Amino acid sequence: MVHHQNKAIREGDNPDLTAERVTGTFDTHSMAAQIYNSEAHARRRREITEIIAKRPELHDTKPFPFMTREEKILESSRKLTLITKHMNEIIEPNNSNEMFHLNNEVLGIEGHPMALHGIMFIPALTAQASEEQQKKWLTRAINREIVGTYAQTELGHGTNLQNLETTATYDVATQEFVLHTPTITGLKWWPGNLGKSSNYAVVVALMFIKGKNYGPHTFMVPLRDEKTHQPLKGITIGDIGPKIAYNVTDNGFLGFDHYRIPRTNLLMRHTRVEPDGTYVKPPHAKINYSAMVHVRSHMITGQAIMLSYALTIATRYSSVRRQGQIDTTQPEVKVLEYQTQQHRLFPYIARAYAFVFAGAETVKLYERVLEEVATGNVSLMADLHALTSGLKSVVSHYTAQGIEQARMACGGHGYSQASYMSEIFGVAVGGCTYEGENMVMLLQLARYLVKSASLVKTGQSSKLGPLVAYLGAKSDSTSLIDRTPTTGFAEYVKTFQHIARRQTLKAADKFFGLMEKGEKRPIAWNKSSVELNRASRLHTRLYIVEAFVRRVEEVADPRLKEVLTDLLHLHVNYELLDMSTYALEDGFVSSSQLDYVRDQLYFYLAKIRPNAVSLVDSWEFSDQELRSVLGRRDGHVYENLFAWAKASPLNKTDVLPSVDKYLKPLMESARASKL
Ligand SMILES: CCCCCCCCCCCCCCCCC/C=C/C(=O)SCCNC(=O)CCNC(=O)[C@H](O)C(C)(C)COP(=O)(O)OP(=O)(O)OC[C@H]1O[C@@H](n2cnc3c(N)ncnc32)[C@H](O)[C@@H]1OP(=O)(O)O
Ligand SMILES: Cc1cc2nc3c(=O)[nH]c(=O)nc-3n(C[C@H](O)[C@H](O)[C@H](O)COP(=O)(O)OP(=O)(O)OC[C@H]3O[C@@H](n4cnc5c(N)ncnc54)[C@H](O)[C@@H]3O)c2cc1C
Repeated sequence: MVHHQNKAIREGDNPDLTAERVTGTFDTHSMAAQIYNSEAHARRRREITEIIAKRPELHDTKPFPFMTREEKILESSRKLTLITKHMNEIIEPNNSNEMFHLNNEVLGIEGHPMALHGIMFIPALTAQASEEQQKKWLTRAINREIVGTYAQTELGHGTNLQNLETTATYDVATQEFVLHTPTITGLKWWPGNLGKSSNYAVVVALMFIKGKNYGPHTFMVPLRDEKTHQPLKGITIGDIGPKIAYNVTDNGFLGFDHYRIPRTNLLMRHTRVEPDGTYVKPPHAKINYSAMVHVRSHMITGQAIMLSYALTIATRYSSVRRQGQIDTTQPEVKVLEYQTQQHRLFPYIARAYAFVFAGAETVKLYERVLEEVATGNVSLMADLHALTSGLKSVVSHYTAQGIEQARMACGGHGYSQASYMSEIFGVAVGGCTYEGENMVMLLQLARYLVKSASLVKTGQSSKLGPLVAYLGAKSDSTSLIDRTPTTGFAEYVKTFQHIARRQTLKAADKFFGLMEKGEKRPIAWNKSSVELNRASRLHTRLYIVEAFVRRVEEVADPRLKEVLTDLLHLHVNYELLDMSTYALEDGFVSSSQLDYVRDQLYFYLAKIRPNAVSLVDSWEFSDQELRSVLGRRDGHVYENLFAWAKASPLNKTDVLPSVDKYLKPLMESARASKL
């Protein structure tokens, strides 16, 4: 038995796909260790996949696209119950990375009845509930004695939290908060698993004490009877209906009618209300936004995974799909041979790697800030908020674009739900909206950048934090890309820094200039906001490049280093071309330098070509996790597409009731009228 670098090779696979794997120059298990940030985790992922493969009760009973929403929810609940019961036989207790993988394999990406329980409810209680409150609720939540969600967004307001309409008014006499929804637009709207599954929620409401509005605060609120699951008196609750995707998650609505909860249900780790109504303010005004920051920090990795699902499907399929000739004397080629196909897919493969490396850094910073905040040190909260606001926006935007490119790269079959592309796209694109609409979050980062620009303009660059220190540096007069014998990544980084710095300072100038001309601050802000958001995007893309460079520098294995270096070359050249307007407009990069960049791009497309399949295989998604006929590991696409179509519910009978009822009579009457 030959040992190949690509560990996905099996006997009996489609030879076109095997041929791709044989050309791989690096060990895909070692690359998986880079992607999943440790050899141990990559190995555990494989072990978990194997365990699941041997347990048919954890497999889908039929393809998701053939199920109704109700069937999917039932099936998901069945499997959720099983994995909850047998969790300790499959994953390490309380290991959230392993849990995430288990969920993706068994439950899939369309959601499940406890999705928000793990991703927001428990994190909100962990970060915001006092020790005493945690003893009361957190243990029960972890044991799944209760199921919870995070209910913040309303029908009328999602972005502007200060204008939420749900109120929590403190009643000193009874030491209770009275939750109330005054209007239809004040109904909570969107919270995942609120509609039908959760019996508790962390609810965000404007807190009023003795007539004073203290702004949004978080409360632990029972919603349903723990025994009967019936809504409690004073609660109106239900599902908001089908969405573009994520339909196994019951996003819900919720209204309160003068609904009373004890004072001690205000989450009181950082904020307190004493029995007499005295308010004790937190060490940072936005400390109770932590559940959002938790998701924003983790979703970078989540988005990279979605993008890689789509790229795995498209790259494997492009290796077995033959269409047309390049040399007319030769047989039809794999569509992956076309430069246009490579240009469609490979830069996104590079972006997916860049995103997962940036995501790992973000989670590290998040964990550090979480620890520090627990001890009362809130100094890094602003940096983390700025970083995650930019990353969540940029990464989700390019992820959606990349998935759509991958879908189109699969031609007609990409449009079939057999590819699973539409669900992957629908789930991923939700990330552009949830946890803060992308434009809004870019503007949050812009606030941070404008403050930093102001430090630069007032000669205080030494006060800049490490993420923005480059704003205080001076650019060379022109980029040295292709002008020095060893054009390394440093020249590219300097060029991206120049572009981000120039745009940031320019946008800040516009904003300050408008104010100097007499515009009020919010008006000046609005009139500068497109330019400000451009700065936020460029700053974030610079960060992503730097995270990629940092990772490649750390890699010791020469084979991995070589292919990751190729990917990084592709990434920096593609990114620079994509933002070339900014580079050209002040002459920092010339058009002849851009020709060099373009040549480099084409060179690296060709260099990556033999490793393309290995680069997507390295994500080690099982067929169960991918749920795509086109993306199958074995490459046997056509026979399985035919089997999939035959299994379609419409093919259960040769003649549908609709034909009997309508089409047959219609044709019969048409024939009769001709007689
Ligand atoms: C390999 C292993 C894999 C591991 C695991 C991978 C996991 C993958 C996870 C996948 C995840 C999938 C999850 C799917 C579930 C989706 C669930 C969705 C849930 C939701 O959507 S919940 C609702 C979210 N809602 C929002 O995000 C609302 C957006 N709006 C806001 O956040 C705020 O309104 C605001 C930030 C825009 C403005 O707030 P506010 O009005 O209070 O602000 P002010 O104008 O008063 O003040 C602005 C200043 O405040 C600072 N600020 C704001 N937020 C923060 C913060 N969080 N931290 C620190 N500072 C903050 C600003 O910076 C401003 O400061 P300045 O100094 O004044 O400039
Ligand atoms: C799949 C999914 C899951 C969700 N899960 C949850 C959940 O579990 N819990 C929960 O509480 N919520 C949840 N949400 C709600 C989500 O957080 C909000 O929809 C999101 O924060 C955007 O708010 P919005 O809908 O009010 O958009 P809006 O703010 O109304 O946005 C509409 C447009 O206005 C623009 N805009 C708004 N304000 C500004 C501004 N200040 N400056 C410039 N432009 C602006 C936006 O950029 C956008 O183009 C979920 C949403 C989705 C799609």
